[in-house]
Amino acid sequence: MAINEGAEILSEFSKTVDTIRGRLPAKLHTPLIGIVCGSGLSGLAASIRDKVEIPYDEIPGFGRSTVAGHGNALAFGLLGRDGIPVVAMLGRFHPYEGHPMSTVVYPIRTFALLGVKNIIITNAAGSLNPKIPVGTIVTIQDHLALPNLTGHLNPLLGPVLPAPFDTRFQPISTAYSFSLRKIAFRAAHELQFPRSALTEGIYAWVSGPTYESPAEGRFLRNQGADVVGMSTIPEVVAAKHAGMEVLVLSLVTNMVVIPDKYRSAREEVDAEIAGIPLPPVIEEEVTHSEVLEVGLAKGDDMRKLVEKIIELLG
Ligand SMILES: O=P(O)(O)O[C@@H]1C[C@H](O)[C@@H](CO)O1
Ligand SMILES: Nc1nc2[nH]cnc2c(=O)[nH]1
Repeated sequence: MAINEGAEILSEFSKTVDTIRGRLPAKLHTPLIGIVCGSGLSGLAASIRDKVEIPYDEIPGFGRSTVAGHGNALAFGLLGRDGIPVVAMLGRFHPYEGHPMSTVVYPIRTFALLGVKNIIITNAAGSLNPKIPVGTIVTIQDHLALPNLTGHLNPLLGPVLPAPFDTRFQPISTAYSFSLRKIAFRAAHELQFPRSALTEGIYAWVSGPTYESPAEGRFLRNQGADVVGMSTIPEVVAAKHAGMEVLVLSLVTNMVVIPDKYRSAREEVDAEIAGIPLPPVIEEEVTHSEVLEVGLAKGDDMRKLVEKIIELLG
């Protein structure tokens, strides 16, 4: 590895930043807040004023999202009463699409170099916790990232990046900003959301694109996770590494099936032979369309919450 590889990577980012700023009026050059829209949640950018959208394929270094419910542009503009400059990713890149980790986190590092100080990352997630039903928004307080721990998908693998990025050995014990999490609950209170609409929990990151088997769902629940998803954590790690304050909001779109016990083929055949009637068995399968439907139905609550948080931050 060349000794100056990190510096070379940084010079690629300056082309990205120059291209972006070349497309924006001066008042939008330095967004203070970044937003990442999860599956079905690109409506979060609906109230951005004086909006300028830049397609990803016109930004050097950016990939292209291939997932339904994800847009392919950055939206710059002003949000809230005070007109705070913001930038939103209308869609994200997931490792399961085949993007290298450097591409997955490229927009987050670009946000940092543009001046973003606070980032609000959203996603659609499955619930592992029977007390957290579909439609709940979860403020993430911590994570369980199996792909990071096993070393295959940690976004910080590779050359050390020069300032403003942090050291190689990045602590993430404080990655989920306590003050931003408090602001989220204050915002929900001001919006008069019912108490159950926003809760806190732990996000388990898996690579996907398969949804969890029942045993995997139970495994993650037994390890203390409340929701599970296929994104976000690389962005959190890269954002913390770039010095940003991070808030993650997960919208629960489905319950991950955690039946009490497996349906037994042997018991069923024994019962059939003995002529014993059996109760009907409901086997559930999650689909991405269901995930997007809930995003559509509850996306407005998420939008109101994000806007109120930004207003309180300003
Ligand atoms: O980008 P997010 O995490 O919101 O999308 C979730 C996880 C998968 O990409 C997809 C599965 O339905 O939705
Ligand atoms: N891994 C995973 N990601 C999701 N995103 C939305 N729902 C789910 C789910 O059930 N599992």
